[in-house]
Amino acid sequence: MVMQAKTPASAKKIPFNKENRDAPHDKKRKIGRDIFGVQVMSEPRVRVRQAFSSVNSRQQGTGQSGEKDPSTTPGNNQDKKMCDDAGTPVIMNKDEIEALLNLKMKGKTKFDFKGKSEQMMEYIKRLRMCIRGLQESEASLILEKEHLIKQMHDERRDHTQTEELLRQKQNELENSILELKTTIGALEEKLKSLESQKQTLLAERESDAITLKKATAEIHRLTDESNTHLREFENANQQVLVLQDINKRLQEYNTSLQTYNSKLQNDSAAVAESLSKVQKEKAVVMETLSNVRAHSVVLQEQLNQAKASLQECANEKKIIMDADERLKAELQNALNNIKEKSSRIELLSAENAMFKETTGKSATELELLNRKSHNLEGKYALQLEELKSLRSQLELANHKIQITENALLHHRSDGMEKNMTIEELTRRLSESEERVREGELLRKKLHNTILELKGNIRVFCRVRPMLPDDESSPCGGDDVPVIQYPTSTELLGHGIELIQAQGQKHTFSFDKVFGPEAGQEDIFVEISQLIQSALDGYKVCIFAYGQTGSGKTYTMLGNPDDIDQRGVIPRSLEQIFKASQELGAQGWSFQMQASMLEIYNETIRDLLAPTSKCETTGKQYTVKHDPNGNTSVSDLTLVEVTKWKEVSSLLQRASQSRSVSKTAMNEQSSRSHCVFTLRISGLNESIDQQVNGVLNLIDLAGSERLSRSCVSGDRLKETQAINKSLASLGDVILAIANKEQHIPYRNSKLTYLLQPCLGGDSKTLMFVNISPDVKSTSESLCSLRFAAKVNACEIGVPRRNTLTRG
Ligand SMILES: Nc1ncnc2c1ncn2[C@@H]1O[C@H](COP(=O)(O)OP(=O)(O)OP(=O)(O)O)[C@@H](O)[C@H]1O
Repeated sequence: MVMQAKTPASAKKIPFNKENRDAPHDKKRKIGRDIFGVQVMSEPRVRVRQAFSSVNSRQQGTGQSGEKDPSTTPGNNQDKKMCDDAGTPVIMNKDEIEALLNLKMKGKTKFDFKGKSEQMMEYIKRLRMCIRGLQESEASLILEKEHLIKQMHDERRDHTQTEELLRQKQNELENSILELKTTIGALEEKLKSLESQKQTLLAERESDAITLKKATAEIHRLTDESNTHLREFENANQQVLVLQDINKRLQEYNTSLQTYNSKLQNDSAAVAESLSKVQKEKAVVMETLSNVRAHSVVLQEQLNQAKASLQECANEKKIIMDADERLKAELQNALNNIKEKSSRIELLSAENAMFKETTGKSATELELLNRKSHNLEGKYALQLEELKSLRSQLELANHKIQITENALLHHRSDGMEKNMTIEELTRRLSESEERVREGELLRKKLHNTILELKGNIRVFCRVRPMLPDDESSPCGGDDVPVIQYPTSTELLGHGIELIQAQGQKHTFSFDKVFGPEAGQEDIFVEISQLIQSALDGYKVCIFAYGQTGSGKTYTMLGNPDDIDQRGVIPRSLEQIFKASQELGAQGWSFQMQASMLEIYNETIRDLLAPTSKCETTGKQYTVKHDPNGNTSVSDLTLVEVTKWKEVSSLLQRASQSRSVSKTAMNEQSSRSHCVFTLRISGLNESIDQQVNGVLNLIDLAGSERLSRSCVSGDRLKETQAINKSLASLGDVILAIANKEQHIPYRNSKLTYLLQPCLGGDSKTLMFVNISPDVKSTSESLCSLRFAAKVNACEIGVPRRNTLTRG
């Protein structure tokens, strides 16, 4: 450590000399002092100085006089002080420390050991103080250094944060400046356009002012001109007056000339008379002729003079006449001129008036333009105000944006957390939904199994939509529908209520009830499992029962060509073909045979026979049941099918052969029971297993009251046959439901054919089709009652027909 003993003044300044440059510690200490205050740094320095100065002064005192200087003795007050008189810290330099270290102890005498040892003790004390001071100084310096490092770190951190903040602020400011610039640019553009508008208006105003000026000048000119013309007119008038006066005088002169002329002519006559008198007297007075001749010559001369004078007068008269003429012409001209000028004046006056009007208009326009310009100026000032307020709003908005952005940042982090929660919840929800779906499937399967175990015939009820000819409510209104669907939990989707005209309500419950809104797909979803089991080797029978026109054919067949309206038969076959192909991957190969028959008037007809009418072929088809519960119909056409297209053409062929006719209740009424059968035999050689399933899809003929069907003849016979077979079906169902010993299957072809389905080991499903038509209420009630009985029938547990070969 370098220490310098300086005067208080120089110690305070610490000049930047070489020594100082070489003393980084001192520099650091100075910084430390600036940061922590003088108290921290000054104390150890003072102590060092104290140690040094005390020893130094002792040395000086001893060295110089050899006597103890009272002012430098250890016990002296000044010596005890921690700083010098000025209180300024003294910095000890290397030389001073050297001097302190090189200090020699001198006694009063050579043998003044006591004195020397006292000095030594004092010296040691001072050295110790010096060392302690140095140690303390070092410790404080270390502390200071640590503080500084810590502070430097803090400062750096603060600096980085401040820098970051500044950068953000700068970015935000740049953005807001950009936005402001854009806004200002837009506003300046607006301002420019306003200014250009203003300029245009000002230019227009100027040009209008110029036009006005020109118009005013023109008015002035015209006014001057008109004044001149007026003056000219007045002059002309005066001239006319003068000319009239001249004319008058000339006329007077002319009259006097004429008087003179007549007087001269009178005189000439008198002269001629006197001449004759003279000539007469000539003779008399011949002698006096020479005298008279001379007198005569004089007279002749007088006459000549008179004649000349007369001629002159005549010439003068002519001149005057000419002048008169000329004056007259001039007068006329003047008059014309005056007329012309008056008309011109009138014209000018009119023009003037017009100009006045025009200029008046221009002035109005100018006034308007002025007002417009004032308005625009006002608007401009307003817009400037608006701009100002917009700017302040912008600032406010920026401030708000700032706040919002801060809030947004918070919200974003919040939002991210919430998103994560939402994602988690969505995932859980989809899992739950999946579980619900699986549960629903399982529930369906279990339900089917329970039903299978119970061995009941399952019944689905389907109510078709209203058709144009249907009536919706008993009283013809639409407030109380005939069919209602209970919404209680146990009956929802299973119950149906039929309201009779008297208001009597009949409630039924089935395995499923489909309302008019249910489409073909909704129906099929519910039976697809059942169809599937035909491939597993079960006998499956689905038949549709209901009054005519209630939708049996629509349910069973629908419109095979329309993807949405395809019924149970097309959909089932498609599913079977598809599933059989899929099972092919597991080693299964299937053979399928389709057959279609109808029972018409208690006669079986092969709908796929090359010639469909049995009457023409004369074939008698008989139904046979083997001990295994398999049914066959003799001579029935069996067609191998492998795909839906083949079945589709078979269905078309069959539909052409089917007994269909128009009744009062249905345009296309099926007059027979139609049975489509698909025999399925599957073989899996890899597991040596064989399955034989049967799928019977039956569209029964519609039950109908003879009174309502309004048929006769053959149609009546058909209806009776249909009703008889359906009654037999009812009897069979009743017997099964009552668990009677004898079941009358043989009472009709239909019941006999359906025997394995009704009383055997097949999976049987009946659709009871209902019409919502109020006119069909009683038929619907019958159908529903019948269906309820069917639902109660226990037909035994379905059995899978499988064989394990070998
Ligand atoms: N669910 C339904 N949706 C739309 N229309 C239907 C529905 N059910 C039946 N229909 C229509 O009602 C009319 C009668 O239906 P359908 O021919 O199927 O009755 P049916 O019970 O077979 O009559 P029948 O016993 O006389 O043959 C048809 O025009 C059919 O298109």
